[in-house]
Amino acid sequence: MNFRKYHALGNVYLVVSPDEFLDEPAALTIKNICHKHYGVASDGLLIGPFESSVADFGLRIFNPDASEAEKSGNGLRIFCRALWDAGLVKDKPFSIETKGGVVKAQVLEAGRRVNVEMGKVSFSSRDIPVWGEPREVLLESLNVMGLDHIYSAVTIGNPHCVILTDSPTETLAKEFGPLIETHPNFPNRTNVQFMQVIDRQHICIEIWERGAGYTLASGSSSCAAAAVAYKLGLCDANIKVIMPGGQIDIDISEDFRVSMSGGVTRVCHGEIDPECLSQVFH
Ligand SMILES: N[C@H](CCC[C@H](N)C(=O)O)C(=O)O
Repeated sequence: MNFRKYHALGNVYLVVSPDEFLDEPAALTIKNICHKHYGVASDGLLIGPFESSVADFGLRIFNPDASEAEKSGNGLRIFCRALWDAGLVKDKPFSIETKGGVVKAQVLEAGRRVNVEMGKVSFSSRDIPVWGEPREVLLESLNVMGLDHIYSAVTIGNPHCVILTDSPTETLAKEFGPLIETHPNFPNRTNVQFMQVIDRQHICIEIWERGAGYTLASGSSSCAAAAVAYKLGLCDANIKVIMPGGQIDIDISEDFRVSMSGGVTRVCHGEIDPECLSQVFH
């Protein structure tokens, strides 16, 4: 099974053609491919390009736990770069169909940078989803391990829980992230961000991803956290999101359409031996 490995600010994805799968990819196959010890080590798997009736290309996005994500900002930027490397796109904008909707993208700087119009965010409890009465989920309290976390929830196709803090740390993300990810409040689970607002143009986040765990950067998390900061009046519409892996630039329109711009790095390409795909996980 041929693959190409890229990272976007340290958020790693493998890109594999649909032709490499006889039918629906098995969960065990995905878990093995992404596994950091038994496989190629990745924060997710991108399968594409597929034919699409509504966009130039189709893309499926899988987390290392084999759950399928509606959207991935870093995954989309990496997929755009892979299309560019394959000569399937040039410098003009093009569209990609994901489970969470159609996005518009453009490759810049000879593939080193990609812009993606990620779509419109929603703070509606029904869209995200979040349990309880239909409402915008802003500055609510969530009790985890006896601590009340003030959070706002938002979807950009995939769900996000954004918690304001004065000092986001890796420890905070790893301690509370998994508990919030699987909290009954979020029927589809959720990605989690601990966000510090530095000034009106800068935020800093630490990330725990649904189905992937702690990551150094996340594009959809950057969009989500920036949208919350803008919605709460804490930031302007152009926000630089600072993460351990690097920075993503976010622009938010008045109707909350979010655009993201960030780097992509090609790592390697290779062939996965079927022998490693049968490891069983307990
Ligand atoms: N784990 C996420 C998908 C990947 C998000 C992240 N890698 C990004 O760049 O947006 C989810 O299940 O919604």
